[in-house]
Amino acid sequence: MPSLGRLHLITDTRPGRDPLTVLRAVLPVAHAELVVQVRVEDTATDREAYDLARRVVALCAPYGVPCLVNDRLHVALAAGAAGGHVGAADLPVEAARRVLGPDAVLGATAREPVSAVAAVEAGASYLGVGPCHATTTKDGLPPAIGAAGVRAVVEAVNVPVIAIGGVTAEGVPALRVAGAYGVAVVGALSGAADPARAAAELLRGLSC
Ligand SMILES: Cc1ncc(COP(=O)(O)OP(=O)(O)O)c(N)n1
Ligand SMILES: Cc1ncsc1CCOP(=O)(O)O
Ligand SMILES: [Mg+2]
Repeated sequence: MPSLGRLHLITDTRPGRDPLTVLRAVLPVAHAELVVQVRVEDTATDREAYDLARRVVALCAPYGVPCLVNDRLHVALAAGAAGGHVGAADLPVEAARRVLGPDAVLGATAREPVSAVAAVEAGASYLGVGPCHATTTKDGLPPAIGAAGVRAVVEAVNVPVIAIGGVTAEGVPALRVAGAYGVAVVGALSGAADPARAAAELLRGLSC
């Protein structure tokens, strides 16, 4: 697998958000370290997910930025994405790996060392670990694990750990100190008045 980018932009398709405008602003600034994950609301149709994924793949291609698709691996394959991301309610990691094939990027969610090790043994190429901090972006999440929780997972596995959940530019250095390889964000880019500037600030923290 080629080296993974450290800044994962997760699309925000909630009402009033404009994921493609955010992506267009971030790509020129962050392309060397960027991964884009297409994540749609559970209520979105597969057609809507596919249409968004196709547009994201097309925008990312000139920059060589990989596009992953959350949950819906058939959409990832159909849209020509580089891979996908699965969590506890999605296909098991081992099944996801069979669907995507050996060369795809496959992320798995973990919040503690035991499930993290199991996900890597099942074929995950990176782990999304969190929620690190409180977030309003997703309902029903378990308590935040903080930088210490991220560190516990980092020490248990040998794949990149991507910290997620309430990540801000100010919070990135502590996550890097804890051993996080990178971060995944929704609100820090989607909710920013100037997404390009917000991306540059996140990247500054990631370069430490
Ligand atoms: C990088 C990254 N980490 C974690 C998640 C969360 O995935 P999951 O637990 O399956 O929850 P949903 O995103 O599907 O609601 C992620 N998407 N990306
Ligand atoms: C999908 C998901 N899984 C754990 S936290 C989260 C949402 C992250 O969004 P934000 O970066 O806005 O806190
Ligand atoms: Mg999921």
